[in-house]
Amino acid sequence: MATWKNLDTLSSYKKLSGLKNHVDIAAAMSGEQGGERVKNYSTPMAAGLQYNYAAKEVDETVLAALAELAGEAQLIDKFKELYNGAVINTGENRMVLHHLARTQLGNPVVVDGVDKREFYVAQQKKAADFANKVHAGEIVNEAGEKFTTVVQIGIGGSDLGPRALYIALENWAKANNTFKMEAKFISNVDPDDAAAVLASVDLAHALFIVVSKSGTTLETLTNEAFVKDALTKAGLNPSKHMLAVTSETSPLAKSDEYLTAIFMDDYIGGRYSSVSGVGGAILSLAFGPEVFAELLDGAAAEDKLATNRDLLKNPDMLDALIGVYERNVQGYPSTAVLPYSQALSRFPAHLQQCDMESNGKSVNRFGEPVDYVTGPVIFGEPGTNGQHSFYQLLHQGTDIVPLQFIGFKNSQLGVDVDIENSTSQQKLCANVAAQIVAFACGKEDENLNKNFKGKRPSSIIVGDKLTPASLGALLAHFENKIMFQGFVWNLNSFDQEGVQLGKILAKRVLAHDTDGALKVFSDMLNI
Ligand SMILES: O=P(O)(O)OC[C@H]1O[C@](O)(CO)[C@@H](O)[C@@H]1O
Repeated sequence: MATWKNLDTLSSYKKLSGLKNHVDIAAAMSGEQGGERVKNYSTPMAAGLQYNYAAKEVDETVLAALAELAGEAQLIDKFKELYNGAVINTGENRMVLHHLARTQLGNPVVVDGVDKREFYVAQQKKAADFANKVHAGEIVNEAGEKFTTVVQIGIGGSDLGPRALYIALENWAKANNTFKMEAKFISNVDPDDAAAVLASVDLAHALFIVVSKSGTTLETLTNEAFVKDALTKAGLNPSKHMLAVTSETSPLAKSDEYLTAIFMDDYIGGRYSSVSGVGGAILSLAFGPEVFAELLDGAAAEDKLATNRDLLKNPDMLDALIGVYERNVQGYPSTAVLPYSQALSRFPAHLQQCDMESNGKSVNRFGEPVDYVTGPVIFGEPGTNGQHSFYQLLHQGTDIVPLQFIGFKNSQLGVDVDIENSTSQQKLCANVAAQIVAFACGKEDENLNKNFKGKRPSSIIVGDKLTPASLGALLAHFENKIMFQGFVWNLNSFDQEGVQLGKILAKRVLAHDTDGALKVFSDMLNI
């Protein structure tokens, strides 16, 4: 059994702390040696991706210290315990099994006589069968016509991941003739969200997936009622247009007002659930079950790499540990995720939840305060758009923000033009290469307003093309990175008590049970 210790009690961490500002990346990335670094500081990921960390502030000494930390913190042993069914989510007394939704990494995990891998596969099959029947016109609307659009109603993990993945594959599916149905999403309790989406769909031919693991989330239940109201007013029977994805113990599971219900369970956290029915139902309906299966295979292959004890052959653990070095030794407060791919436009939003809801904690897994910083602020936008927005601060601001670039050699649609001797795809890629070197090396200028200090670390994940498999690998990479960082910080990365207080106070406001500031704000907002 692995032992769980606070980071600041580990001798390898003390050693690592002595390596603050050990590497000058401006020097290391300049000239011929910079080129050598780019060639050498790279490790393969699944689905043909590469994790390149040449522009990170590491060298053989820092990497050796990180490997020692990985060993002393028993990161691989903890990962093994996790996928073999240990109660890793101490706050909620639950196992953490999202890896089993894509592969069997260790021993079978059996709960109350049910093999969990078999359960997740059976639910994926249920979603696949439902999707195939919709596509074949075997499940149709009351007029006997095919459904043409699918709308997901959910929030947080029941929205962000599936939405990011749908957007990521929409063009790929169109280019590869696997696009079946347009998907839309309703998440916010702001009535303008549901109203705008409903106004944009042909209700008679729309299917709605209500996704809520708990079946109690205010926003989702409100939006479900909003949609039912619209269907009824249009003379349609809501139960002929809706299905649910939920846990077997949730109130939604007891309802017979759905075409079908696809189940998940308490061992897959909302922000890790896009590989379960939460993502499986909508992605199978939109693109076909085979595309979702390819995504799961990409994730499974990345998970396999994450079991490697050799730090330099484990891109997920390496990325995690470099992040710990940046956060705890270098003292950087945030991290930007910058995909040079329009298809990944919502991927940073998904990672915001995944990372910050997991590791935004001040107490360890035993509920005791920790004396070191934990999860960074995560934000991001696709390049090159971000370059014309917040990169000013990234290049010349007073904080150093570590960067995680993602780039692909080829576009998804393959439709391009050659203008001034380069294609748009080449211009996109030229920009990401330029940014890495500009951030690392900077440029001196006597005019300080035009001076670039450089020394701003970045990594890049490079792929051939964004496909279902490479998207699955990317998703798993970041999930595993977050998991390893939570292990290093001795956190429980799998609960989210920090979201509760606001929910309780909002209920009080709606019940008019307020005083003091809450009452004045309630009056100000006309509640
Ligand atoms: O799927 P549910 O149970 O509706 O929860 C939605 C989201 O709400 C949260 O619990 C936070 O409020 C997230 O962790 C979760 O992804």
